[in-house]
Amino acid sequence: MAAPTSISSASLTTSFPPHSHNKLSNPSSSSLRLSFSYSSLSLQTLSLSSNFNIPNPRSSTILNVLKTLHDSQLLSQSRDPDPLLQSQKPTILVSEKLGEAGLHLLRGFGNVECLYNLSQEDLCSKIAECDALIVRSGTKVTRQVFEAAQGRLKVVGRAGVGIDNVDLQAATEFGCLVVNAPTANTIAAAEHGIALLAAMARNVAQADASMKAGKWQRNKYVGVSLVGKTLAVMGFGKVGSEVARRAKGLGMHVIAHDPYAPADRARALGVELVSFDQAIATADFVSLHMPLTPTTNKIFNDATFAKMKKGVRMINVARGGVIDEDALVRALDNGTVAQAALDVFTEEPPSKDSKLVQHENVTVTPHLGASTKEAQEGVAVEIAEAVVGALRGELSATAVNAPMVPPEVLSELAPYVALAEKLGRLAVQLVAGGSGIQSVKVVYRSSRDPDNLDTRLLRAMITKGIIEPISDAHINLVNADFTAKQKGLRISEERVVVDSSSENPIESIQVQISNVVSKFESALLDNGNISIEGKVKYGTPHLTCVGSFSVDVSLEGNLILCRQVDQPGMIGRVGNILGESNVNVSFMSVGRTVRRTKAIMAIGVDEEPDKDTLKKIGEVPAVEEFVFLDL
Ligand SMILES: NC(=O)c1ccc[n+]([C@@H]2O[C@H](COP(=O)([O-])OP(=O)(O)OC[C@H]3O[C@@H](n4cnc5c(N)ncnc54)[C@H](O)[C@@H]3O)[C@@H](O)[C@H]2O)c1
Ligand SMILES: O=C(O)[C@H](O)COP(=O)(O)O
Repeated sequence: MAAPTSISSASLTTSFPPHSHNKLSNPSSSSLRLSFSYSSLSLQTLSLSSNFNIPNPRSSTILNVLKTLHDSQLLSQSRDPDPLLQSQKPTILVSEKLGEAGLHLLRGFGNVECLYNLSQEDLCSKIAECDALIVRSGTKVTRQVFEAAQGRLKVVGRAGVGIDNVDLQAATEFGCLVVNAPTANTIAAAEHGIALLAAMARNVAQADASMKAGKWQRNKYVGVSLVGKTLAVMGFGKVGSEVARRAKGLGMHVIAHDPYAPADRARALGVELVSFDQAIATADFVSLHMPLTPTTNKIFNDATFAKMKKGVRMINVARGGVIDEDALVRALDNGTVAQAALDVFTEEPPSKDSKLVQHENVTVTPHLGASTKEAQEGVAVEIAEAVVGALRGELSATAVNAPMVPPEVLSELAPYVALAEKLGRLAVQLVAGGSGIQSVKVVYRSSRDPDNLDTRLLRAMITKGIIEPISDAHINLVNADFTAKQKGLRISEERVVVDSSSENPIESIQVQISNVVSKFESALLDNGNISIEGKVKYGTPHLTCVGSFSVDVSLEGNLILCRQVDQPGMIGRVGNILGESNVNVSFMSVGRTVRRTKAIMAIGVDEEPDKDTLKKIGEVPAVEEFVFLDL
């Protein structure tokens, strides 16, 4: 065994990175376009989209990846899928208007039902028949919706950016993937922000209404100029940056506040990143472009307005909830805020007698930021591709509640995904009933630098292997960490860097369970932990170590582990007992620590031996302990 040269560890207490970090800046290069037939769930085709140029020599690897992902049900929820369901096309419910190009794409894959303006009650009663749900900002996808889905709903697609109308925590708990379409409406939203900015500054809406009422009020509607004024962009993400770029073109001085934006991106656009207070204290115009989160909820309130420059003008094309609307009415009434232009509201639609909407210094539009023909077609295609991909079992580049695993990592780790799950399943079966599992350590031996080995996928599969045999939970990549945490299971990871010229990403994976009693004493290490170790050999998972005993058996079918006195004839005796019961032995391996003392026999069997057969094995005089394991 090579000495460890470096060790790092991660524990389950670290949650998935924030979704903004999961996304690649160029989504078109980040999703693996792989397909297998939904109807039979059997591997059928490898479709390469023009955007995703995967070279042919990798095809067989990719097919293996797919098969592994499919076998492992990495993103599906059912452990034992109903064959009847499988023979049907997936049902995709579209609950708000979606561009025709997206609908066309969806219809080519599943049964698409467009049911608009459903009440919560109607949505809840429909959802159990659906595999996917596509929404815009008008549908509230609450915990009740996930509960009502009874495990069938696999993916929620948000045809747009903001996911504040989807209960992400509930989605994750129910193992439902949430994907969004983060890029296709950016320009539309930025253009609408600029349109509102200019319209507000020149009283376009008010003057239009006045003329239509038969008036000609040139003095009343004198506006303010934009050139030379300071615009504070609050939230310097996709939309915010595009608004900044356009405002620069109008001759404005642009500053921005965003706690997570890199300064060099701002510098490249000639924008200075400043603190929240600095931004609001110096700006003539404040444009909001941050998401609605618990932190940004009503971030613009009485206290904030009090810090603003008197006569400031505000634009909101982000989310209504970031403004305390009553406070804004007060600020408009007392002149702190001279004007506001709003596309979004806390409640949509707002009440007809809303003081804010009716205020003469307020310009409003009914959440039109993303509503251009171009953006709607783009969003529809973006979300349809993401949803179809998710239903096919692909890992999406726009997943909001699951780790994004780049295709090359996925392809490389595919054989280890199967190994990881099997090791988890084996390890948990070695625990004596009644001993609660709380602490699992996974040791990856690899020649890779620890920073160059993404193990999230493997950890999820080990978690699946450990939890599923002892509970009714269905684990997938989305809910693995959550479910483990909920069950009080702490999984720590250790990476041991070994010297090796091998190109394999991982030499071996060891799973240790501590503070439990083992059904099979020989699986214990000196430190008292149950330990099993495996490797990928010739593309298939192998068990290579049980406790301190080396073995080498392919992990397929079922397994009998048997410790006996190391003496001649043992293989024959146990083999005979199995043969007499018509149980076929697929492979066998013997490992021992010291010659002629104790040995471990690992026997792969195609059929599960009945109780009598197992009893007979236990009665062989030299057999000291044995266990049957279901892989
Ligand atoms: N009106 C519309 O139709 C419309 C259309 C598109 C987007 N939107 C909304 O616009 C907003 C921005 O969309 P995007 O695509 O640019 O998203 P984005 O994720 O690219 O950008 C959001 C930015 O806000 C920043 N942020 C987070 N918390 C912040 C805080 N407390 N203070 C300042 N900045 C903060 C993030 O770091 C990020 O850079 C979202 O709320 C989205 O829902 C509305
Ligand atoms: O977050 C978004 O993408 C926008 O608010 C657009 O919402 P919509 O899809 O309801 O127009």
